[in-house]
Amino acid sequence: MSTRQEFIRNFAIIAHIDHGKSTLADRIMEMTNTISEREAEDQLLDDLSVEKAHGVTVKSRTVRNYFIDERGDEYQYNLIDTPGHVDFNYEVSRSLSATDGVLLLVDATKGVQAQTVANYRLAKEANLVIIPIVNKIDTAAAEVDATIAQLEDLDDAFTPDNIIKISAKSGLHVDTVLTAIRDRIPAPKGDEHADLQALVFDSKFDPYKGIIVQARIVQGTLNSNDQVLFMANQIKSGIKEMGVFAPLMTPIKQLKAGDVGFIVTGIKDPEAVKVGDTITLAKQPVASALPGYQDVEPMVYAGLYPRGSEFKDLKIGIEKLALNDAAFQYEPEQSEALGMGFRGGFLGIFHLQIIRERLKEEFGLDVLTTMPNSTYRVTVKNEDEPIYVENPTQFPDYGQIMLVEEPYMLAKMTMPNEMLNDVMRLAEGRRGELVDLETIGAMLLVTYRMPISEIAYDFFNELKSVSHGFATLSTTFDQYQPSDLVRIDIAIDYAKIDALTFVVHRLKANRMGIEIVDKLKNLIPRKLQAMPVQAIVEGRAIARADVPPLRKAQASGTKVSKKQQQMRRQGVKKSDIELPQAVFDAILEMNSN
Ligand SMILES: Nc1nc2c(ncn2[C@@H]2O[C@H](COP(=O)(O)OP(=O)(O)OP(=O)(O)O)[C@@H](O)[C@H]2O)c(=O)[nH]1
Repeated sequence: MSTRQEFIRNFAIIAHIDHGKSTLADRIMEMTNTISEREAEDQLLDDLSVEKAHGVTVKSRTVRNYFIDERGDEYQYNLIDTPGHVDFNYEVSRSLSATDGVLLLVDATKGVQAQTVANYRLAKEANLVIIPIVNKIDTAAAEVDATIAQLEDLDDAFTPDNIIKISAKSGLHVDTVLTAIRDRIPAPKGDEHADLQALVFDSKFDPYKGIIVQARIVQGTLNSNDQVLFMANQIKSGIKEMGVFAPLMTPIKQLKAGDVGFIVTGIKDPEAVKVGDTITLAKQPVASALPGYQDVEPMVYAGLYPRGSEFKDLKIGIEKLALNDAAFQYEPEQSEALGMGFRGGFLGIFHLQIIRERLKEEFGLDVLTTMPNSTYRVTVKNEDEPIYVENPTQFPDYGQIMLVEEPYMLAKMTMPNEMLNDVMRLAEGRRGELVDLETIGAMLLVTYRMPISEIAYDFFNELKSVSHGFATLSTTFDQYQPSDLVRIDIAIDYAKIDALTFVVHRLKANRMGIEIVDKLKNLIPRKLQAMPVQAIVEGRAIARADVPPLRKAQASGTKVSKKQQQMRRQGVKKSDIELPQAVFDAILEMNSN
């Protein structure tokens, strides 16, 4: 049942978070009879359980639909759902490479927002056809004309005539969207007789089937009895299963240029298959691989340690999860206080939270996560090349440091005029420098250059709060800039606790040192004797508080001797303090202010 290329359309829906992508996707699947109305209620596309919990799309996925038009022609519509949260921009650009056009959806009650602009730019850069759509026109709060005016501002090619006004919820005018997909988005090109070149744009690990990749056939034809070659690692494999999501996995014998589908290879090693890789035929490989994807750079790092489970179980879970999330990076690390674990690299704090929840939901693993940090670029004495520090414990001693730099982002924020002052105050309080101020219709678009460390924690939530939910944010990496950062070590009972070391701007060090010892004194499990908690910067204790003893009566006489103190200071004695997750949560909370 293969469709001629001219009847295929590959497209994605892009939008700001909550503007209605999943609802529109459901409506399209329902109107093309891919799913029933009842199934649509369950929002099939948002099927990852963390997505349900947060009500957002984290992973992109593909569904094949068949649309029969008024002439009776049947079209194959391959729809790719994309995530909307700032942390997942990367997933968006990846799924776009499997498409020839996008539906740009804007909520008429909110108007054009930061992710609308960011996603629009990604689609533009990829030279895709963009169909502008105004959604939620059924609601009383809809400002349809104002939203159309904003879209016209965004792109000269958008006009009141070609902007489609819909209600994804009720289905009003979604039929116009279906015909616009046919008329405006080009059919895929690519010679089905050429040597096979298929782009892997997603992969996941299934406990029963092994690795499942999603690929777009760029040129050539793939039959389910072919031997394939994954070009990056030169791995050959047979095909155990091949097919399309319609929306459930449906087997198919042949995929041709222009098609998107899934392939189950039986390969179990998560390292073997990479997103961005090119698949070709083992017996007749294509001369060159597709350009693939640039590696994404993590924005924040945090330690992940097993809690109530074994290190090796965590290792297995992390490897499998990473396969399904190319932006998540990890390497093993060892902490004196926490034992064997991993240093994870994430796109932002929300991404970290999602990984933590997915490890729990999908692999039953409880992980302890340490305080997140960004990368620091440090030039030390007598070395020409700077070093990149991803773990605060490796931040060099102050005596060695010549220059410290940290990564800065460009943060683009949209908001109504009257909120500008509050947003500027917030950004400037986070070491932001104003770069640009533009208007899009009645909206303002301000751009600040800010350190990642100031954005990564809960800048997004703060922004929402000062703007009463109106402001929106999108971020891109800018450059490394010099920064006066210092390392804060925490010592409990005179023993430094490596897992609690963190790096902050010098101006914040005193306040944070004082706050942290104050919090820790209540969170550290008590012992028979009182224990001092100290925050140490550049060899000097800047704050101290005491963890009270278990019971007052027993405290007397169990004071730490001068000798013991000295041993600990010299690092002879290691700490045996248990660190509950609450300790790390408290530091994270504090760091975000
Ligand atoms: N009134 C009205 N509500 C809508 C319409 N479309 C979507 N919604 C509602 O808007 C909310 C967000 O819709 P979703 O489809 O989950 O949004 P999304 O863009 O997929 O969100 P993410 O997956 O988080 O990026 C839901 O409560 C929908 O019911 C519409 O046309 N009219």
